[in-house]
Amino acid sequence: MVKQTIQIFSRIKPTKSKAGLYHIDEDDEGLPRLTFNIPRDLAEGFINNKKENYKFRFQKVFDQNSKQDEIFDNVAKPVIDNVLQGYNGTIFAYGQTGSGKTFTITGGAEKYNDRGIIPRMLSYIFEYFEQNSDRAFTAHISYLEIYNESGYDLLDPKHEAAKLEDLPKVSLLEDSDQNIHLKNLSVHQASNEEEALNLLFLGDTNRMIAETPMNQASTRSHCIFTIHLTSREHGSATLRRAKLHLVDLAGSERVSKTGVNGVLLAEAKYINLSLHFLEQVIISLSDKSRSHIPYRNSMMTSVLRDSLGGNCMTTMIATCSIDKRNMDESISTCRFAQRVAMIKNDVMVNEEMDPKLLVQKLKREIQQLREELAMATGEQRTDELSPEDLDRCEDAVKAYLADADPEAMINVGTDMRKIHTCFRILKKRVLERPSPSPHKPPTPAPMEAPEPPVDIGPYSDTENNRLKQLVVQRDNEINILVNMLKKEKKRVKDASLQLEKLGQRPPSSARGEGYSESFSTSTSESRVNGHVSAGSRANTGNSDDWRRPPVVGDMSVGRQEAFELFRRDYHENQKIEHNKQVLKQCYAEAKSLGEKVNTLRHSINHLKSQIEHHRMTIAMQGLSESQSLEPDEEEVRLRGRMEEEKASYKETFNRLKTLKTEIEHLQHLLEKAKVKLMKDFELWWADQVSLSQQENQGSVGSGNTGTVRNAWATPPANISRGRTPSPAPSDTSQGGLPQGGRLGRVRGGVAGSIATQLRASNSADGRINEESPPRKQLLGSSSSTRSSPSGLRLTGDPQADADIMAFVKARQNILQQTQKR
Ligand SMILES: Nc1ncnc2c1ncn2[C@@H]1O[C@H](COP(=O)(O)OP(=O)(O)OP(=O)(O)O)[C@@H](O)[C@H]1O
Repeated sequence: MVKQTIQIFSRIKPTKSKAGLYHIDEDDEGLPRLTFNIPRDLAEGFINNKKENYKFRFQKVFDQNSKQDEIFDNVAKPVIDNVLQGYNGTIFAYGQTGSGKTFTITGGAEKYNDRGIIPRMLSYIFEYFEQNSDRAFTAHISYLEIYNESGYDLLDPKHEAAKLEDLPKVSLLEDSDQNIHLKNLSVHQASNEEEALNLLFLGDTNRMIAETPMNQASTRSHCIFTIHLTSREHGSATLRRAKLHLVDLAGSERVSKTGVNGVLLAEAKYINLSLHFLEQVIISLSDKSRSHIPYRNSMMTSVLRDSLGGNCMTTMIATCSIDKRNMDESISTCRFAQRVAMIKNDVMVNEEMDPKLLVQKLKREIQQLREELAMATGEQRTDELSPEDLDRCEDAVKAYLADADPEAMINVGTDMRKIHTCFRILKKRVLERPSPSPHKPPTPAPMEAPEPPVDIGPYSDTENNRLKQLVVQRDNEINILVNMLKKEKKRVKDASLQLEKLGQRPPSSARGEGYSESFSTSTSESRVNGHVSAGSRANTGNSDDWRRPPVVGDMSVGRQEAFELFRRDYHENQKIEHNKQVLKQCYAEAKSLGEKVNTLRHSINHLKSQIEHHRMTIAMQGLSESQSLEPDEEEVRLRGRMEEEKASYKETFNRLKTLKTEIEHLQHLLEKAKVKLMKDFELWWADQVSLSQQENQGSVGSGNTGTVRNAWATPPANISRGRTPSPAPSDTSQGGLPQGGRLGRVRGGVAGSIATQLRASNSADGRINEESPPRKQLLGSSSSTRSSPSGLRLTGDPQADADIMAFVKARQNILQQTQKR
């Protein structure tokens, strides 16, 4: 067992703000040091004691310009190397919201080079497996999300559920050795890098899909990606097991700073509570006088029990934002890291015997013990009974059958061999009994008779056959009835579905439909090296469909048009287009590399046959014997060329392999962006529906088409970072944008362009221009409560009416846009 303190690193998030707020140097012992220089105005504020310099020691401090590969090489690689040797490992990122935890652990959503520790770790591990073929490795993956003290399985196929809370919860079980087990958390085998990356991607996508405005996933939940490794040297009975946790904690800022209330406050308290319990565990561990460590207080500390003070090599990355306003949080993060650095873990290689080999070993031991016992008792115990014992069994059965007492028992002790023998004797007796005449019903034997016949075969063969046929007949009847029942059930189910479709059709806004095509990348392009990757599969709509949000179907034309508009001005569209371009270039490069690989392969084969041919020619000339075994000049030349071609082949092939990973990564990024785009559109659309509902009700109630609401001013950028409930109608009663809420935070994009269009149809003072047909059409006539502006009749069902109104609005906007162009 080795004692090892938790390693701490710090990473500074790139920022545009002025330098001078911090610096990195070395302390007297030559250890890297991060110093925060607090400006006077801040020092006198919430940071106590008016101290101006805060110094923290780390294993290494990564400055703003540090790249992902540097972090991986310095922070993750040492841990992974140990995990591959059979030690447990944990890497966790801690820091305030937005300081770069997810970026460090999982990676950025834009570039391949921004891949974080997890995808790089997966590449590294599977490459290691390939290079170390002397051991047999297996890898299993699980992905847990902890939100409000409840665990959810991010790899659960049921994750198509739109809300995290709808999923089955993962619960904690503790065995008698105080080991924690997670019930309902699925573990998936990954045989290669691609499968592992697909699982990571699936978990991340599920996290995004299940994200609701109330649980903006990455910010308010903790995520633990775990890879479980086993390895065994070929022919060895010893198995090594190790697990590596990669933990992305929730934002660590204090509740007071989050400025939230209501549900969000309760949630923030949960997060703070679980981070508080984490802190408690860390304080207890760093205080040697404390014997009780409060792991059980929260799910996260229970799951990470081994990582903190147990059998695990643990590393922490403290992520810091060094803007002036985030200074206090960054200092708290570093303080927390200093405490963590005091924890010592006891680590050891997890080795155990392979269960199969263990059984063999135990069998051998039993045999040895038997032999020892035989020597000690002088009685050789075999599987066979001695003739005396067999006689004793015969007598015991006889006595049993003769005994009139219904409670009588056969007494042969606890030797299983004797018990089995008694059963055999009994069976023999039963089978030997003559069968009674078919016409005479059997007479039960009197209990008093000395040797009563055992009456279990009272029927003749003919009777038996008749009964057997009857049983077959009955079986057939049952089968027919079961089939009829099934058909009936299916009919009822179909009918109720039909009814549901007709009568309770859910509003179209509740279904994300129809726009997958506008995003998809060409399926032919997604074939690299003759292989279709997961990203492309998701686009081609096959067995992976369950992982996507509901798409495709009978989306109305208006909504589809609105979606097109939304997408065009979507704040991340530029990034998406850029990635598509990069992907295209990758495809082109992959194609030409694939061709080059093939050409080189042919050339190598050709050179090989040339060499062989050359040798044969020489042999046929009868010169080979007289010549030395050394290759001649021509062969040397051919071999030299072949070596060059081989080197080029290897290089091209490796590049193609890397490119394949890059392409898959980009496909994943695009797929994620697609999911996000669709989610954002859904939220935006739902907002439009509820706003038009409000407007509709407003116009119905007051008879006034009223003041202008900037109904379309919902910037996608804001939606993507969580929604604020719509402001009360009074917020907008002055005709301006509502203050503080989501609608108030217009940043251009779709919002800007659509809002402009809407304004164009209003009068300058913000009131509806009655002459403006579009607006009039949108809001409907004040006197009509049941018909839409363009004469469309409304249904009276608020949800359906809202859908209709949203459709009209979307259409209106498109028309206006087209007219403008
Ligand atoms: N080192 C970095 N280089 C470039 N961009 C970064 C870096 N660190 C963070 N970012 C960017 O900053 C934003 C916030 O980062 P990220 O989501 O990783 O923060 P976080 O700490 O995980 O926040 P949260 O607590 O909300 O999950 C992202 O857009 C991310 O791409």
